Amino acid sequence: MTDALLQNAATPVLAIEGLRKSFGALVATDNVSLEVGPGELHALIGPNGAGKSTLITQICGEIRPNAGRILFEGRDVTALRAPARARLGLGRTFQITQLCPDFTAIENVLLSIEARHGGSFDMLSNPRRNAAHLELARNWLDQVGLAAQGDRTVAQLAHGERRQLEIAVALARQPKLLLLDEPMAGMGAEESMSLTRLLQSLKRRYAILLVEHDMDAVFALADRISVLVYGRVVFTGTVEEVREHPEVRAAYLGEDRPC
Ligand SMILES: Nc1ncnc2c1ncn2[C@@H]1O[C@H](COP(=O)(O)OP(=O)(O)OP(=O)(O)O)[C@@H](O)[C@H]1O
Repeated sequence: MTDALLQNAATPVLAIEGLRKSFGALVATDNVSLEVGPGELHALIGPNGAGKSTLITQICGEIRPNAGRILFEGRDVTALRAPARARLGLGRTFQITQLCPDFTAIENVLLSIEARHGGSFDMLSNPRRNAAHLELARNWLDQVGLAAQGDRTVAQLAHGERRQLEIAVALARQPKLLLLDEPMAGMGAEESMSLTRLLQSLKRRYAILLVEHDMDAVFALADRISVLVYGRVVFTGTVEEVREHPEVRAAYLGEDRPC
């Protein structure tokens, strides 16, 4: 292997170094460092208010850290705004859905494809391009298991289907890193299992940073888990290591909780 290839193989998709964000006296993320390697699913867990969303919003560029660096494929993106980071391949889904409720599922995916190509959402302007984009949009819906729901509006979709659609919308921008902020929130057991299967199918094809409270999903999916408590990463390790770690059990899982 050449030096360049070796270096590429070792470069994490995402590397956060010493990230700090405070809101007045409250330090929401405190000297946080973590990495997501190519094809890795890295889960971030922690109690309510630990700073998980604050970390995600710093990574995607919606808020600026007070200190620290964010490297994306080895490039320092700390000073870039959110749209520039999205163009580089940082894709995110939100805790609260950001879909256009009156648009159909396929129109939401088309919007995302058009945005990636820097175009406007004008179905009449270029029929050939639009036919190609329609085909792409169908493909993304198919990938997330929504092939049959393309013509339904977001408002007509079940909660779990909206989450699947959010992932299709993120994938349509062809991200290199997926930031998933509590995708299982508000789901029943059946929907969570179905989304877990979907994320399992995306694993390895994308680097994924998953913020999630559903520990069954986290334990089923994660290659590595970082545990955030009061803004600090108290431990990073494999599923087995996290299950066994006494401080993690005490701080997050609870000593009594069977893992
Ligand atoms: N814009 C803000 N202004 C002031 N305080 C904030 C702001 N955003 C977050 N915080 C505070 O920062 C801390 C971390 O919040 P954050 O939402 O990042 O935690 P979280 O781990 O994502 O929690 P949850 O699991 O409940 O979503 C909390 O104490 C929160 O109240």
